Amino acid sequence: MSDKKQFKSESKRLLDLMINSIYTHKEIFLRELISNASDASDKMYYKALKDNIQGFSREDMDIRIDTDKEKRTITIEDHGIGMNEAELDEHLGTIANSGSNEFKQAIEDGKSDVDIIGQFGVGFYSAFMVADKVEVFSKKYGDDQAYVWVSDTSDGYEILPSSLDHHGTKIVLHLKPNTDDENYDQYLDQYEIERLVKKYSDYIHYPIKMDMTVSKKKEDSDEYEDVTETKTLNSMVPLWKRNKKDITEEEYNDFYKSKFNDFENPQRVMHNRVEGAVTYDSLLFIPSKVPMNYFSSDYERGLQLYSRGVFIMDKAKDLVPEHYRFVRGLVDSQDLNLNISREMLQNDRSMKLIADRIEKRITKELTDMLKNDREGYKKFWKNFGIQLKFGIYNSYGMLKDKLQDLLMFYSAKEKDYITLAEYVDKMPADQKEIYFASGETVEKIDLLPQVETVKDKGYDILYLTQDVDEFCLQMMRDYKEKPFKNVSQGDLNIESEEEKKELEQESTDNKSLLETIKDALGDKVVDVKLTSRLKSHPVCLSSSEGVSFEMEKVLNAMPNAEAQQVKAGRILEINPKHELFNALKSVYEKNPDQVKDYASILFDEALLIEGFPVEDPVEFSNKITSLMISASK
Ligand SMILES: Nc1ncnc2c1ncn2[C@@H]1O[C@H](COP(=O)(O)OP(=O)(O)OP(=O)(O)O)[C@@H](O)[C@H]1O
Repeated sequence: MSDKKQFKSESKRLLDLMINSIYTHKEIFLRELISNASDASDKMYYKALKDNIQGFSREDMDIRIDTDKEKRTITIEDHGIGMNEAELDEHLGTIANSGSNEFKQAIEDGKSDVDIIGQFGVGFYSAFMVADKVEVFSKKYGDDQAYVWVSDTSDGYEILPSSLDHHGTKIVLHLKPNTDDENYDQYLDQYEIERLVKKYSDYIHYPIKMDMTVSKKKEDSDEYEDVTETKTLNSMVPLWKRNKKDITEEEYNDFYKSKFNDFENPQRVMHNRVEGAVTYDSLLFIPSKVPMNYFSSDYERGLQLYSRGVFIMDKAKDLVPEHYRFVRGLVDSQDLNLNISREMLQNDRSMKLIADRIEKRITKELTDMLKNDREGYKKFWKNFGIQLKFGIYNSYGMLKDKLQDLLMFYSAKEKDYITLAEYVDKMPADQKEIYFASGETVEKIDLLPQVETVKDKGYDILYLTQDVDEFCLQMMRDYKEKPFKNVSQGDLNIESEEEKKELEQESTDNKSLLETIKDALGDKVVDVKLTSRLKSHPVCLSSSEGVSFEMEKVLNAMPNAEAQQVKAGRILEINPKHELFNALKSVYEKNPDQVKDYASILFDEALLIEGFPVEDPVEFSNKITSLMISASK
């Protein structure tokens, strides 16, 4: 007898969770086990086709379910690829499914089982929600020896030599005793099993068979008798091969949730049959929330690929472009060769055609949503909009034409998200540029001194709050020939000729004051000047052309940025219409040296407003303190 082996620690925790589960949808265990049986059958069928092994048909590769009321067991048996001793150990002793860090993290964080089961799907281990002992008999295709994996607690499992008269796997679940809250016996009822198969596994393309006892009228008599018939419980038509008209929303939702381990219904479903230069069925989904691991390296983009209903591969990444990486789904095409490898996919002509159509299909869906379901689109945008912006940035603007009309930004005027087309449509005749301002949050941007004058002119401003935003706009340069303009950068050119002249005059009159301030600040600034950018605020910082303040912050926060810090050129701008300017002038007249302290305080103030730290907070507060003291004298 072999020694008892221990589960890996995360697996043990997951198992404990399953064993003590209060999850209300325990019935999903059957779906999970059937799905594994179907995957194993796919692998076998694919191998047979690829290696030209005769004698395999899907009809013969049935998945059988048996229940035994006396022993209180449910058996699920497949004719799939099977597992050898090492595979039983490896696959069932560790969390194979969704072995992502988030998954482990969720367990570590003590998330409730509802969260974990719902969000990740728990695969094989879900058997332990209904069973207190599980036996997995398996014989790998091509091997002579079968093995059984047995576990009855989360303590560990054993693997022993055993026998099975065919390749594949037979799983025997020994149901838990019934409790006041849970009647496990329900799963021994043939009609309940039939219902569950129809509900969750109808599209599985292998026959799921069960012996059912039915009452039949005896021949030549009015009496009835119980007879046992083997019944195929599922229709076997993959959902994506069925006519759209006959599929209910619930069916799509259930399919999506079980296939892609999601907890929520998809936001959008795209189901299409395409015929012509290339023929395929596609079933695509836009999730209604961001997957837990979406921003981690575990997340792989791609669609499942089938050829005539035969599963070829998961996550075929060439089928969806990176900017639509959030789309999940599958493609089934008769034009693809079963032997196609990942490397070949890239250059396959049919694949390219399919990928091209799929991209167009997704663009169409998003465009429709934007037009006809604004709230829905806003929700989508919150979840995945960043991807589209990255698409433009990463392609150096090459995707601009494709994606620009799907972009949304927060509008200062509308106090809501708007498209660029909507912005441009509402631009007053004299407005030449599309204004934007960047910051951490909409609220913080709204407080920036630089936005006041632009808003006062009646111009709208787009508030950019995501790191990628400015980089995306920089790549785009303009929209419909209207250039993007950062309100904190360069000259705004929104003043009238008269105002311009006035400003020039003021600047000339106060040349030496401005120079003194500039000298006092040294290399902290590239310039000090009077501005018409400000209204009620005394000072602000603007950046010279090139890198903006937000870009500086983003670039310097990147990994390994320390070695090469980026710095936007700082220009201290002073509002000549503000009381403070008069104060500066009179201090300068009385004591030019004191202006240096004023300069340093003003510069630090401007830094704080921009969201930068002041270089020497102690000096800053000392200077304010002495100023307050001298003001009281
Ligand atoms: N009936 C089976 N035949 C052959 N191998 C199986 C069978 N059931 C499970 N396995 C193996 O055990 C592994 C773990 O199964 P589990 O259901 O926990 O996760 P998964 O199926 O890989 O992931 P997911 O549930 O996310 O699809 C599978 O990947 C597969 O290799």
